[in-house]
Amino acid sequence: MSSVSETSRTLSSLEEMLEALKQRDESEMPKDCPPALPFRPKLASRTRPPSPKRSMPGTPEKRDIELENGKREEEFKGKLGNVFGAKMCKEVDSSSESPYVNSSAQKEYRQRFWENDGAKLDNKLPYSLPKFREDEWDDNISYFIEKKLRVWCHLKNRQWEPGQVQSTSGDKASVLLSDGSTKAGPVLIAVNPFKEIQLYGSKLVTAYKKKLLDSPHIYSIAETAYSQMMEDEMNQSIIISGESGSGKTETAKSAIEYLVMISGGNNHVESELLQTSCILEAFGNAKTLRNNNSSRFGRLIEIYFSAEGGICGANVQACKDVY
Ligand SMILES: Nc1ncnc2c1ncn2[C@@H]1O[C@H](COP(=O)(O)OP(=O)(O)OP(=O)(O)O)[C@@H](O)[C@H]1O
Repeated sequence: MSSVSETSRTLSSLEEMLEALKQRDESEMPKDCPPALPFRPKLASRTRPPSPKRSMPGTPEKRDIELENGKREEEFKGKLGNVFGAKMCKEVDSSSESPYVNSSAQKEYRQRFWENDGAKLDNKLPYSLPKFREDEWDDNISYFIEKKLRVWCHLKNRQWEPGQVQSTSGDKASVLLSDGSTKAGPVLIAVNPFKEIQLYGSKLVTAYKKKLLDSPHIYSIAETAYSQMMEDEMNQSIIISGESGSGKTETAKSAIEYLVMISGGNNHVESELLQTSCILEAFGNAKTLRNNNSSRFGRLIEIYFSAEGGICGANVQACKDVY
Protein backbone atom coordinates (compact mmCIF):
# COMPACT_ATOMS: atom_id res chain seq x y z
CA MET A 1 0.00 0.00 0.00
CA SER A 2 2.73 2.36 0.91
CA SER A 3 4.44 1.90 -2.49
CA VAL A 4 1.21 2.78 -4.37
CA SER A 5 0.75 6.03 -2.48
CA GLU A 6 4.45 6.85 -3.09
CA THR A 7 3.97 6.41 -6.90
CA SER A 8 0.84 8.54 -7.04
CA ARG A 9 2.62 11.33 -5.10
CA THR A 10 5.59 11.25 -7.57
CA LEU A 11 3.29 11.28 -10.58
CA SER A 12 1.33 14.22 -9.37
CA SER A 13 4.45 16.25 -8.71
CA LEU A 14 5.68 15.42 -12.23
CA GLU A 15 2.37 16.50 -13.65
CA GLU A 16 2.60 19.73 -11.71
CA MET A 17 6.05 20.41 -13.11
CA LEU A 18 4.92 19.72 -16.69
CA GLU A 19 1.93 22.01 -16.25
CA ALA A 20 4.21 24.80 -14.97
CA LEU A 21 6.56 24.39 -17.94
CA LYS A 22 3.63 24.41 -20.36
CA GLN A 23 2.27 27.64 -18.85
CA ARG A 24 5.70 29.27 -19.02
CA ASP A 25 6.10 28.30 -22.70
CA GLU A 26 2.66 29.63 -23.55
CA SER A 27 3.36 32.97 -21.85
CA GLU A 28 6.72 33.31 -23.68
CA MET A 29 5.34 32.33 -27.09
CA PRO A 30 4.46 35.27 -29.40
CA LYS A 31 0.77 35.54 -30.20
CA ASP A 32 1.19 35.16 -34.00
CA CYS A 33 3.53 32.19 -33.72
CA PRO A 34 2.67 29.39 -36.22
CA PRO A 35 1.55 26.04 -34.79
CA ALA A 36 4.32 23.58 -34.05
CA LEU A 37 5.31 21.19 -36.79
CA PRO A 38 3.98 17.64 -36.47
CA PHE A 39 6.26 15.20 -34.68
CA ARG A 40 8.63 13.45 -37.09
CA PRO A 41 8.58 9.71 -36.38
CA LYS A 42 11.90 7.92 -36.02
CA LEU A 43 12.97 5.67 -38.89
CA ALA A 44 11.60 2.18 -38.36
CA SER A 45 14.65 0.45 -39.77
CA ARG A 46 18.33 1.05 -39.11
CA THR A 47 18.73 2.52 -42.59
CA ARG A 48 20.48 5.86 -42.59
CA PRO A 49 19.30 8.62 -44.88
CA PRO A 50 21.89 9.44 -47.58
CA SER A 51 24.53 11.90 -46.49
CA PRO A 52 24.23 15.23 -48.30
CA LYS A 53 28.03 15.20 -48.81
CA ARG A 54 27.78 12.02 -50.88
CA SER A 55 24.60 12.88 -52.76
CA MET A 56 24.49 12.23 -56.48
CA PRO A 57 24.88 15.19 -58.79
CA GLY A 58 21.63 16.83 -59.79
CA THR A 59 20.31 17.32 -63.28
CA PRO A 60 22.92 18.72 -65.66
CA GLU A 61 20.41 20.93 -67.42
CA LYS A 62 21.15 24.34 -65.92
CA ARG A 63 23.05 24.84 -62.71
CA ASP A 64 24.58 27.63 -60.73
CA ILE A 65 28.08 26.64 -59.65
CA GLU A 66 30.28 28.68 -57.37
CA LEU A 67 33.76 28.95 -58.84
CA GLU A 68 37.11 29.02 -57.04
CA ASN A 69 37.33 32.81 -57.21
CA GLY A 70 33.98 33.20 -55.42
CA LYS A 71 32.05 34.30 -58.54
CA ARG A 72 29.01 32.40 -59.59
CA GLU A 73 28.62 31.25 -63.12
CA GLU A 74 25.70 29.60 -64.79
CA GLU A 75 26.40 26.30 -66.41
CA PHE A 76 24.30 25.59 -69.45
CA LYS A 77 23.36 22.33 -71.00
CA GLY A 78 24.67 22.19 -74.53
CA LYS A 79 27.30 24.91 -74.22
CA LEU A 80 29.97 22.52 -75.48
CA GLY A 81 27.77 19.56 -76.32
CA ASN A 82 24.44 18.22 -75.31
CA VAL A 83 25.10 16.95 -71.83
CA PHE A 84 28.19 18.80 -70.75
CA GLY A 85 29.05 22.27 -69.56
CA ALA A 86 32.53 23.71 -69.18
CA LYS A 87 34.16 25.32 -66.18
CA MET A 88 37.57 25.99 -64.72
CA CYS A 89 38.88 23.88 -61.85
CA LYS A 90 41.95 24.50 -59.72
CA GLU A 91 44.22 22.16 -57.80
CA VAL A 92 42.19 20.81 -54.90
CA ASP A 93 42.68 20.78 -51.15
CA SER A 94 45.09 18.05 -50.03
CA SER A 95 42.90 17.13 -47.05
CA SER A 96 40.18 15.86 -49.37
CA GLU A 97 39.76 12.21 -50.33
CA SER A 98 40.18 12.41 -54.11
CA PRO A 99 42.52 9.89 -55.70
CA TYR A 100 43.59 12.67 -58.07
CA VAL A 101 44.88 14.97 -55.36
CA ASN A 102 48.42 16.02 -56.11
CA SER A 103 48.81 19.18 -54.06
CA SER A 104 52.02 21.16 -53.72
CA ALA A 105 52.24 20.09 -50.04
CA GLN A 106 52.19 16.44 -51.07
CA LYS A 107 54.77 17.06 -53.79
CA GLU A 108 57.02 18.81 -51.28
CA TYR A 109 56.60 15.97 -48.78
CA ARG A 110 57.55 13.34 -51.37
CA GLN A 111 60.48 15.40 -52.56
CA ARG A 112 61.74 15.83 -48.95
CA PHE A 113 61.28 12.12 -48.26
CA TRP A 114 63.21 11.20 -51.37
CA GLU A 115 66.05 13.65 -50.63
CA ASN A 116 66.39 12.65 -46.94
CA ASP A 117 65.52 8.98 -46.53
CA GLY A 118 64.30 7.63 -49.85
CA ALA A 119 67.69 7.43 -51.56
CA LYS A 120 69.35 5.77 -48.51
CA LEU A 121 66.49 3.28 -48.20
CA ASP A 122 66.63 2.59 -51.92
CA ASN A 123 70.28 1.45 -51.67
CA LYS A 124 69.46 -1.03 -48.91
CA LEU A 125 66.43 -2.62 -50.55
CA PRO A 126 66.78 -5.45 -53.08
CA TYR A 127 64.41 -3.52 -55.38
CA SER A 128 64.03 0.14 -56.41
CA LEU A 129 61.50 2.43 -54.80
CA PRO A 130 59.26 4.43 -57.13
CA LYS A 131 61.18 7.69 -57.71
CA PHE A 132 59.84 11.20 -57.07
CA ARG A 133 59.15 12.99 -60.32
CA GLU A 134 58.60 16.75 -60.45
CA ASP A 135 56.56 16.54 -63.63
CA GLU A 136 54.11 13.89 -62.36
CA TRP A 137 51.04 16.16 -62.50
CA ASP A 138 51.76 17.29 -66.06
CA ASP A 139 52.28 13.69 -67.17
CA ASN A 140 48.94 12.63 -65.74
CA ILE A 141 47.05 15.52 -67.29
CA SER A 142 48.41 14.99 -70.80
CA TYR A 143 47.56 11.31 -70.44
CA PHE A 144 44.01 12.14 -69.31
CA ILE A 145 43.54 14.51 -72.23
CA GLU A 146 44.89 12.05 -74.76
CA LYS A 147 42.83 9.13 -73.47
CA LYS A 148 39.77 11.32 -72.86
CA LEU A 149 39.64 10.00 -69.29
CA ARG A 150 37.34 11.38 -66.60
CA VAL A 151 38.72 13.11 -63.52
CA TRP A 152 36.95 13.94 -60.26
CA CYS A 153 36.59 17.68 -59.63
CA HIS A 154 36.01 19.17 -56.19
CA LEU A 155 33.59 22.02 -56.66
CA LYS A 156 33.33 25.06 -54.45
CA ASN A 157 30.01 23.75 -53.11
CA ARG A 158 31.96 20.75 -51.69
CA GLN A 159 30.43 18.31 -54.16
CA TRP A 160 32.51 15.98 -56.33
CA GLU A 161 31.67 15.72 -60.00
CA PRO A 162 33.35 13.81 -62.82
CA GLY A 163 34.56 15.68 -65.86
CA GLN A 164 36.94 15.49 -68.81
CA VAL A 165 40.11 17.57 -68.90
CA GLN A 166 40.07 19.73 -72.04
CA SER A 167 43.23 21.80 -71.68
CA THR A 168 45.64 23.11 -69.06
CA SER A 169 47.43 26.36 -68.41
CA GLY A 170 49.68 26.85 -65.40
CA ASP A 171 48.03 25.27 -62.35
CA LYS A 172 44.54 25.46 -63.86
CA ALA A 173 42.72 22.99 -66.04
CA SER A 174 39.61 23.48 -68.09
CA VAL A 175 37.28 20.60 -67.31
CA LEU A 176 34.08 19.62 -69.05
CA LEU A 177 31.65 18.47 -66.35
CA SER A 178 29.60 15.42 -67.16
CA ASP A 179 26.16 14.31 -66.02
CA GLY A 180 27.56 11.95 -63.39
CA SER A 181 28.14 8.87 -65.54
CA THR A 182 31.53 7.34 -66.12
CA LYS A 183 33.02 4.17 -67.57
CA ALA A 184 35.53 1.57 -66.53
CA GLY A 185 37.85 -0.78 -68.38
CA PRO A 186 37.03 -4.39 -69.29
CA VAL A 187 34.70 -6.22 -66.90
CA LEU A 188 35.01 -9.94 -66.14
CA ILE A 189 32.19 -11.88 -64.53
CA ALA A 190 33.57 -15.00 -62.85
CA VAL A 191 31.59 -17.78 -61.17
CA ASN A 192 33.19 -19.65 -58.28
CA PRO A 193 33.52 -23.31 -59.38
CA PHE A 194 34.07 -24.53 -55.79
CA LYS A 195 36.33 -27.30 -57.16
CA GLU A 196 39.73 -27.69 -58.81
CA ILE A 197 39.50 -26.85 -62.51
CA GLN A 198 42.24 -26.95 -65.13
CA LEU A 199 41.98 -23.26 -65.97
CA TYR A 200 45.15 -21.98 -64.35
CA GLY A 201 48.86 -22.62 -64.66
CA SER A 202 51.93 -21.72 -66.69
CA LYS A 203 50.63 -23.05 -70.04
CA LEU A 204 47.59 -20.81 -69.87
CA VAL A 205 49.73 -17.89 -68.71
CA THR A 206 51.89 -18.29 -71.83
CA ALA A 207 48.81 -18.57 -74.04
CA TYR A 208 47.32 -15.33 -72.68
CA LYS A 209 50.68 -13.57 -72.80
CA LYS A 210 51.15 -14.48 -76.47
CA LYS A 211 47.51 -13.53 -77.13
CA LEU A 212 46.78 -17.06 -78.40
CA LEU A 213 43.71 -17.06 -76.18
CA ASP A 214 41.28 -14.23 -75.69
CA SER A 215 38.45 -15.94 -73.82
CA PRO A 216 37.31 -14.21 -70.59
CA HIS A 217 39.72 -15.01 -67.77
CA ILE A 218 41.44 -13.23 -64.90
CA TYR A 219 44.69 -13.77 -66.84
CA SER A 220 43.23 -11.76 -69.70
CA ILE A 221 42.33 -8.89 -67.33
CA ALA A 222 45.80 -8.98 -65.78
CA GLU A 223 47.40 -9.06 -69.24
CA THR A 224 45.41 -5.99 -70.37
CA ALA A 225 46.39 -4.10 -67.22
CA TYR A 226 50.05 -5.04 -67.61
CA SER A 227 50.30 -4.19 -71.31
CA GLN A 228 48.45 -0.86 -70.82
CA MET A 229 50.82 -0.01 -67.99
CA MET A 230 53.86 -0.74 -70.14
CA GLU A 231 52.42 1.09 -73.15
CA ASP A 232 51.16 4.23 -71.39
CA GLU A 233 53.55 4.22 -68.40
CA MET A 234 50.57 4.76 -66.12
CA ASN A 235 49.35 2.93 -63.03
CA GLN A 236 46.55 0.44 -63.59
CA SER A 237 44.03 -0.95 -61.10
CA ILE A 238 42.15 -4.23 -60.97
CA ILE A 239 39.12 -4.02 -58.71
CA ILE A 240 37.78 -7.38 -57.53
CA SER A 241 34.34 -7.22 -56.04
CA GLY A 242 31.63 -9.70 -55.12
CA GLU A 243 29.72 -11.18 -52.23
CA SER A 244 31.37 -13.21 -49.51
CA GLY A 245 32.60 -16.58 -50.77
CA SER A 246 32.43 -15.59 -54.43
CA GLY A 247 36.17 -16.13 -54.87
CA LYS A 248 37.72 -12.65 -54.68
CA THR A 249 40.78 -13.73 -52.69
CA GLU A 250 41.48 -16.68 -54.99
CA THR A 251 41.02 -14.49 -58.07
CA ALA A 252 43.44 -11.91 -56.67
CA LYS A 253 45.99 -14.66 -56.12
CA SER A 254 45.60 -15.80 -59.75
CA ALA A 255 46.10 -12.21 -60.97
CA ILE A 256 49.29 -11.90 -58.89
CA GLU A 257 50.47 -15.28 -60.13
CA TYR A 258 50.01 -14.12 -63.73
CA LEU A 259 51.80 -10.79 -63.17
CA VAL A 260 54.70 -12.53 -61.45
CA MET A 261 55.07 -15.04 -64.30
CA ILE A 262 54.92 -12.58 -67.17
CA SER A 263 57.21 -10.07 -65.53
CA GLY A 264 60.12 -12.45 -65.27
CA GLY A 265 59.07 -14.64 -62.34
CA ASN A 266 60.42 -12.72 -59.34
CA ASN A 267 59.77 -15.54 -56.87
CA HIS A 268 61.19 -13.48 -54.03
CA VAL A 269 58.32 -10.97 -54.21
CA GLU A 270 55.70 -13.61 -54.94
CA SER A 271 56.65 -15.71 -51.91
CA GLU A 272 56.76 -12.61 -49.68
CA LEU A 273 53.32 -11.56 -50.88
CA LEU A 274 51.91 -15.00 -50.15
CA GLN A 275 53.55 -15.07 -46.73
CA THR A 276 52.03 -11.65 -45.93
CA SER A 277 48.71 -13.10 -46.97
CA CYS A 278 49.11 -15.96 -44.45
CA ILE A 279 49.80 -13.55 -41.59
CA LEU A 280 46.90 -11.26 -42.52
CA GLU A 281 44.54 -14.21 -42.86
CA ALA A 282 45.64 -15.61 -39.48
CA PHE A 283 44.54 -12.41 -37.78
CA GLY A 284 41.75 -11.21 -40.03
CA ASN A 285 39.90 -14.28 -41.35
CA ALA A 286 37.02 -16.16 -39.79
CA LYS A 287 34.70 -19.04 -40.60
CA THR A 288 31.28 -17.81 -41.67
CA LEU A 289 28.15 -19.47 -43.05
CA ARG A 290 29.24 -18.55 -46.58
CA ASN A 291 32.96 -19.13 -46.44
CA ASN A 292 35.19 -21.28 -44.23
CA ASN A 293 38.05 -18.84 -44.70
CA SER A 294 36.32 -15.50 -45.04
CA SER A 295 38.45 -12.33 -45.05
CA ARG A 296 36.90 -9.93 -42.57
CA PHE A 297 38.91 -7.00 -43.97
CA GLY A 298 39.56 -5.40 -47.33
CA ARG A 299 42.95 -5.60 -49.00
CA LEU A 300 44.81 -3.11 -51.19
CA ILE A 301 47.74 -4.78 -52.91
CA GLU A 302 50.14 -2.51 -54.78
CA ILE A 303 52.76 -4.10 -57.03
CA TYR A 304 55.62 -1.92 -58.21
CA PHE A 305 57.23 -2.52 -61.60
CA SER A 306 60.53 -1.28 -62.97
CA ALA A 307 60.69 0.55 -66.31
CA GLU A 308 61.65 -2.76 -67.92
CA GLY A 309 58.47 -4.39 -66.62
CA GLY A 310 59.94 -6.55 -63.84
CA ILE A 311 58.37 -6.62 -60.38
CA CYS A 312 60.55 -4.66 -57.96
CA GLY A 313 58.38 -4.44 -54.86
CA ALA A 314 54.93 -4.69 -53.36
CA ASN A 315 52.87 -3.16 -50.60
CA VAL A 316 49.89 -4.78 -48.92
CA GLN A 317 47.47 -2.70 -46.88
CA ALA A 318 44.65 -4.18 -44.84
CA CYS A 319 41.66 -1.86 -44.92
CA LYS A 320 38.69 -1.53 -42.57
CA ASP A 321 36.74 -4.50 -41.24
CA VAL A 322 34.00 -5.93 -43.45
CA TYR A 323 30.56 -6.37 -41.88
N1 LIG B 1 38.86 -20.18 -58.89
C1 LIG B 1 38.52 -21.06 -57.95
N2 LIG B 1 38.67 -22.38 -58.16
C2 LIG B 1 38.32 -23.28 -57.23
N3 LIG B 1 37.80 -22.94 -56.02
C3 LIG B 1 37.64 -21.64 -55.75
C4 LIG B 1 38.00 -20.61 -56.68
N4 LIG B 1 37.72 -19.42 -56.14
C5 LIG B 1 37.24 -19.67 -54.92
N5 LIG B 1 37.18 -21.00 -54.66
C6 LIG B 1 36.67 -21.66 -53.45
O1 LIG B 1 35.79 -20.77 -52.78
C7 LIG B 1 36.27 -20.48 -51.47
C8 LIG B 1 35.98 -19.02 -51.14
O2 LIG B 1 36.77 -18.20 -51.96
P1 LIG B 1 37.41 -16.82 -51.44
O3 LIG B 1 37.92 -16.97 -50.06
O4 LIG B 1 38.35 -16.38 -52.50
O5 LIG B 1 36.11 -15.91 -51.42
P2 LIG B 1 36.01 -14.36 -51.07
O6 LIG B 1 35.15 -13.74 -52.11
O7 LIG B 1 37.38 -13.80 -50.89
O8 LIG B 1 35.22 -14.42 -49.71
P3 LIG B 1 35.22 -13.37 -48.50
O9 LIG B 1 34.69 -12.08 -49.04
O10 LIG B 1 34.30 -14.01 -47.51
O11 LIG B 1 36.62 -13.29 -48.01
C9 LIG B 1 37.73 -20.83 -51.49
O12 LIG B 1 38.19 -21.21 -50.22
C10 LIG B 1 37.81 -21.97 -52.49
O13 LIG B 1 37.48 -23.18 -51.84
